[in-house]
Amino acid sequence: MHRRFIQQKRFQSSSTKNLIPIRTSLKGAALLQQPVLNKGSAFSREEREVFQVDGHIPYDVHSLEKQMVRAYAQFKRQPSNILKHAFLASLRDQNQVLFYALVSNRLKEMLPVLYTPTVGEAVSQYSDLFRRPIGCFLSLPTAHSMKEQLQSHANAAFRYKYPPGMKNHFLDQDRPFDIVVVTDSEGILGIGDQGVGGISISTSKAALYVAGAGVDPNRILSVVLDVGTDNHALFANPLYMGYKHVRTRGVAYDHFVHQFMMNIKELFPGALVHFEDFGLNNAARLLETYKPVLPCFNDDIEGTGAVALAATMSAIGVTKSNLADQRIVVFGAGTAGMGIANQIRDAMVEIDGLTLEEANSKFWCIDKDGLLLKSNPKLQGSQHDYARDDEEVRDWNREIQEQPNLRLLDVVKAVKPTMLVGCSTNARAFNEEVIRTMAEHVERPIIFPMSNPTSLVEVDPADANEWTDGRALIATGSPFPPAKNPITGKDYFIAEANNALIYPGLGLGTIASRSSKMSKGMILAGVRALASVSPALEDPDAPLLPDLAGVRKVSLQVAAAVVKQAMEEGVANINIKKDDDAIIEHIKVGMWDPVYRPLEYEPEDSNGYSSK
Ligand SMILES: NC(=O)C1=CN([C@@H]2O[C@H](COP(=O)(O)OP(=O)(O)OC[C@H]3O[C@@H](n4cnc5c(N)ncnc54)[C@H](O)[C@@H]3O)[C@@H](O)[C@H]2O)C=CC1
Ligand SMILES: CC(=O)C(=O)O
Ligand SMILES: [Mg+2]
Repeated sequence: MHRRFIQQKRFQSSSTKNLIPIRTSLKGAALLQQPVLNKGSAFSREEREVFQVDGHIPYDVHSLEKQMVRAYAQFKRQPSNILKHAFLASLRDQNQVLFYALVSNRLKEMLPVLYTPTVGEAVSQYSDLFRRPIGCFLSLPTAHSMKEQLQSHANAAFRYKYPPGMKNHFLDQDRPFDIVVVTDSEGILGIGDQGVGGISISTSKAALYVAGAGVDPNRILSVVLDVGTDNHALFANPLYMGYKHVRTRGVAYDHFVHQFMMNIKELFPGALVHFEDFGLNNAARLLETYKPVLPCFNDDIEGTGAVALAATMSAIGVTKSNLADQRIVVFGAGTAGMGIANQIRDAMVEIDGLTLEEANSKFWCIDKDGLLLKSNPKLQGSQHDYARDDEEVRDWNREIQEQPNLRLLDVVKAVKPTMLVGCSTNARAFNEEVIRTMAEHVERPIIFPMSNPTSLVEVDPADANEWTDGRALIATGSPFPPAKNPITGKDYFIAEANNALIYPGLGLGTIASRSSKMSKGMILAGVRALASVSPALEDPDAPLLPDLAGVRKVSLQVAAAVVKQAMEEGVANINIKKDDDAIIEHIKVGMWDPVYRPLEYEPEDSNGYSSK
């Protein structure tokens, strides 16, 4: 049947794009089982007839809004967050538009379920809760066919074909994916090696690109590189679904990752690779290796650094000081901790004109073995930049005199930091004595306990607020309820300094500019854009960052700043005016919205669905 029941509208602006029909040859049960196209009860009368859906669903036609009411009620009836998470995963697997419409409309409530902290549980219980696979599972024993496996995902990917009038659209029609979110699952949040379950962190991060920045869900590939696991609990679980082998390391690991990166470069040229939750020994090393090779970004290093810098810029706006005035203690000198230090350090150089050495000297970094010192033979990567001279600490008091290493409290006493950042996974390490000592020396202590999930936070913001008499400027990695100011009785809203507030916009800006890389300058431009919308700019008692629930609005600003910077640096590959309005419109046109688009029947369609 060739009946066209919706006239195709010319693609003219961001508001008309949702009317462009999708063409498909799928019918009946096959159509209902395709989550990209399935509308469930929202298939119109005409669509039901044309696509032979009648008989497969109950008679009444429901709007997307009505479907959302039903889905939300079902969501609410799930007795725990992990079951709510599983419900959302099923919904995503049944009806992509309904899933994203629901999540986008109730982002505040859905984020802690879809993302941190619940995603930690979803990852660790992946094999027990498994229903249907979402994403791409690349396992070491089947590496010989990795290219075919990736190609098979590309073949199955849904592709929009836009009308010819859309010259400046940023999507590359010949490339199936714009963003590849990949984890090797060794350092999931703060819960470590999770084997194949890490796929859920990739799919959650991918979902936030969609809900948080309007990236087309059909143009993101979520990947887990399964190279085995050193997590003994997973080995003990007979239901574990991954490669049951000790984690592969060394040359074999590097070879596998290289094969993956080269396949991405060849099959999806120009796509942005988003590294997520790689282990400490690989994260920075891989980023450095592949930055010059293809557009890539490490969320835990660069995304976390970016959101922490934005929160810092906002905090120093309140304290009326400069970045260069800060004395910063970073507790947990791993992937995120060093990413944050590097980002703030580079901004001290760029914004305040310090030399690199001067900027490095503003940091005291502490890891498992205490304050990082130059004499420590175990220093690695960026830790070398921040290690202190042994001479400097020779006369410092130690709580335990015979203990050679300087602990957090020793450092706080000696350094009198203005800022304390936690990325240690060491729950409650910022205890009352540490916080009170810090607060003795600074008027507005800046305290960022950023470890996730919630259970691992270095200090509960309510405690930090109480112990500083409400003077602390706080930002956390996971969501927390407001803390009561013990003096004024007013609620202090806690900023969520999670990389999810900025990576969607950074990614959107990079793909919208069709950039050959995500440069330091592009990231800093995104940070400035985020900092410029901080509520604390207007009111010093307001949170340091905008609410994560407003991330979609933030993402547009961040992406626009990124595109502009990419154009200035000459790495963009688009032909539009370098004017704010033109850039915003360019980005909006390419953003995906969770709305049902009309369907048209196309019998000759070979892969089941396509769009014009
Ligand atoms: N808020 C956010 O956006 C983000 C938060 N994070 C969180 O930061 C934490 C760390 O993540 P990564 O840096 O990726 O892990 P990582 O494993 O690379 O780094 C953790 C570091 O903390 C150190 N550490 C462990 N126990 C310690 C202790 N008792 N005292 C001092 N240092 C200790 C480890 O030796 C390691 O160097 C996790 O909880 C993660 O969820 C990570 C990325 C983004
Ligand atoms: C937020 C994030 O990326 C992490 O905790 O690893
Ligand atoms: Mg992460």
